Amino acid sequence: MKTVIFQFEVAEGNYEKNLEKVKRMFKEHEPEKGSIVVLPEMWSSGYDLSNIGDHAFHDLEGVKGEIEKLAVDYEVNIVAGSVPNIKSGDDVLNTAFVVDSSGEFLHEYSKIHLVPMLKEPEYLTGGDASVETFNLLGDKAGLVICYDLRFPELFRDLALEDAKVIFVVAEWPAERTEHWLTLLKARAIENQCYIVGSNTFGKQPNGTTFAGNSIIVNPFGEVLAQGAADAEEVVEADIDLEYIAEVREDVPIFKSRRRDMYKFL
Ligand SMILES: NC(=O)CCC(=O)C(=O)O
Repeated sequence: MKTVIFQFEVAEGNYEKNLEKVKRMFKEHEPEKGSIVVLPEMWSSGYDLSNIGDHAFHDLEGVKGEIEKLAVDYEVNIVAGSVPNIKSGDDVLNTAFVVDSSGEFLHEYSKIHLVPMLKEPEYLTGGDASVETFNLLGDKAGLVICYDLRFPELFRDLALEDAKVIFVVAEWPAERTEHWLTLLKARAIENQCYIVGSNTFGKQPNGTTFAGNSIIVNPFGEVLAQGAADAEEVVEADIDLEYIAEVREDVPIFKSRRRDMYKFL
């Protein structure tokens, strides 16, 4: 399973430019057929929150078709990061979605934990559907968004539902880079699954600088590939799902769990 993260700088409030960038990266890097290409959080508009209603799609209309076309043209699966999205009324959600290489829509998830440090709760509405696994290339996978990384319960739920790979799409600020790297590795080690963290980089007009450092971590916590803090890059690695069983046999945490002893699980 080849996994390919497109790490790029998001142009705030400029969907056309961001879409062109994604298309250019496909053209220049032509990912291997059958691979999984991963985009970052809010890649279509960035955190232009005061105008977020103008940037929002209606039930992903428009952007879904663009991503499906890329998936079919390049014969790849796409974890399409997230975009602002309106489901009903004026509420804007932060919605991530996935399509496969035949252009079939596989999954969507709207961020349930809104991040106060970036003022998301003032402008966005949290999703109200819990995380669910989805089938990707014959195995189960999970998808969460940025701040969700700080909630290990989500990852445990997904791992207990047999997610072999969990994608974390993000716009994670540089001032908390150590949290990003440490938590991604911890989530991989404690759930003994692959974690794929896709992030943006660059300074936004509001002064926030994003951390880059997109990363692919294996179930033993080892880094298979990592991007730079401040460069456009393709970060890629082969993922061997059979290695998960090996790690779980050596360190059998799922067999050692004492559910009867935990108050909140
Ligand atoms: N976009 C985000 O959710 C950023 C999360 C963040 O800044 C943090 O958890 O720290």
